[in-house]
Amino acid sequence: MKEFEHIGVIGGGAWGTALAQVAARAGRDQTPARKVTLWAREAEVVDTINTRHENARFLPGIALDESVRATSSVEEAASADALLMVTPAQHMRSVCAGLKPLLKPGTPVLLCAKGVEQGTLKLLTEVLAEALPQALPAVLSGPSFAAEVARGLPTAITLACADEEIGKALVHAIGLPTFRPYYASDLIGAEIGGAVKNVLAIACGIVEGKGFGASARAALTTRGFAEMTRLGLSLGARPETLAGLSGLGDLILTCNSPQSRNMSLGMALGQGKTLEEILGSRHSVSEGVFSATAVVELAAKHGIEMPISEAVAGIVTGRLNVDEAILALLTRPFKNES
Ligand SMILES: NC(=O)c1ccc[n+]([C@@H]2O[C@H](COP(=O)([O-])OP(=O)(O)OC[C@H]3O[C@@H](n4cnc5c(N)ncnc54)[C@H](O)[C@@H]3O)[C@@H](O)[C@H]2O)c1
Ligand SMILES: O=P(O)(O)OC[C@H](O)CO
Repeated sequence: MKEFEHIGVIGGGAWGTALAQVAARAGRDQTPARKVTLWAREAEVVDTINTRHENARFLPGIALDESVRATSSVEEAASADALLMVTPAQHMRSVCAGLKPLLKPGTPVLLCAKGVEQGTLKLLTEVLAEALPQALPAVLSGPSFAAEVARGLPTAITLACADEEIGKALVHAIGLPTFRPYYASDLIGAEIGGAVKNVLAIACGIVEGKGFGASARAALTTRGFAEMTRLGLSLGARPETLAGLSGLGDLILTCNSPQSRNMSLGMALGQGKTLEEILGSRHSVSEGVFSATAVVELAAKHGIEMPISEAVAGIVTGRLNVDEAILALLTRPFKNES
């Protein structure tokens, strides 16, 4: 099986840092020792990782393995024999464009961000194919909070790649007893789950912030899963991927824990804060805010109804206030469950 001697991670936020930690630990017993290079935009992030073995800005308080080395040189990270792309979805195209002259043809590129590109309504595999055509695409997605993964708490996730041999080699390259990637060949299914669950988690947070109770949250999660499934199937995803870790699994996690940035943002909206206040008080990304409209427009293009996602898109664009959006959902006509 192919071994990866040098893994590059593009994006030094919480998730890129946690994945660099996983890649370093998983390659510890490899000979020669695996190199892991984490590219971060912020000089301060590169500095604290290399000097204090901590990402003080995006993952504070978590000790990183000394073998995780950060760099400001994208050339250095791009010379790896596999890349993990962990920049926010709306910046994926521009970051890929910067890598285009640097990446060796056929290099596996594992997309680890979750979202749909605004304007083009493209999934990140489509963005990658256009912006970095020499990459061999794969998707890593599932229920996984960066802080828990970086601490070594047990996690399972979907790793999708159309090339089964490379996909399984990637599973072995980053897999650990406490980080278990499950191989799948369905890239679209794996990426749709993560993109849609972020939007739905904002809705679940609003329900929580409003104090609507556990029954309302369960109803919203289940009807949200129906939306995710309708959109996924219309785009060619497989039902078992949508019902797996990257779909239902991630939806369950993100709709049930205020550790989720998307859910906590929804909670604050439900408690009466404005979106501007909430976004102004954090420097981490809440992808659902940026993908909501794109998800809804993509669904409309395919004739798919997604009322919960539409309500979230209405709120984050300022078209609806929270109470109007809730009323619109609660007064929809009664209908068959499926
Ligand atoms: N944090 C998690 O637990 C987690 C888990 C799974 C997936 N993800 C996904 O990973 C992706 C990255 O999230 P994160 O949590 O690592 O981010 P973060 O919120 O911790 O950090 C923000 C990141 O955005 C980058 N950034 C800001 N402006 C940029 C620009 N103009 N160009 C390029 N990069 C820019 C920053 O450098 C930083 O890396 C998201 O799509 C997220 O949904 C996150
Ligand atoms: O904090 P969130 O809402 O971005 O969620 C993080 C991960 O996507 C959970 O799987």
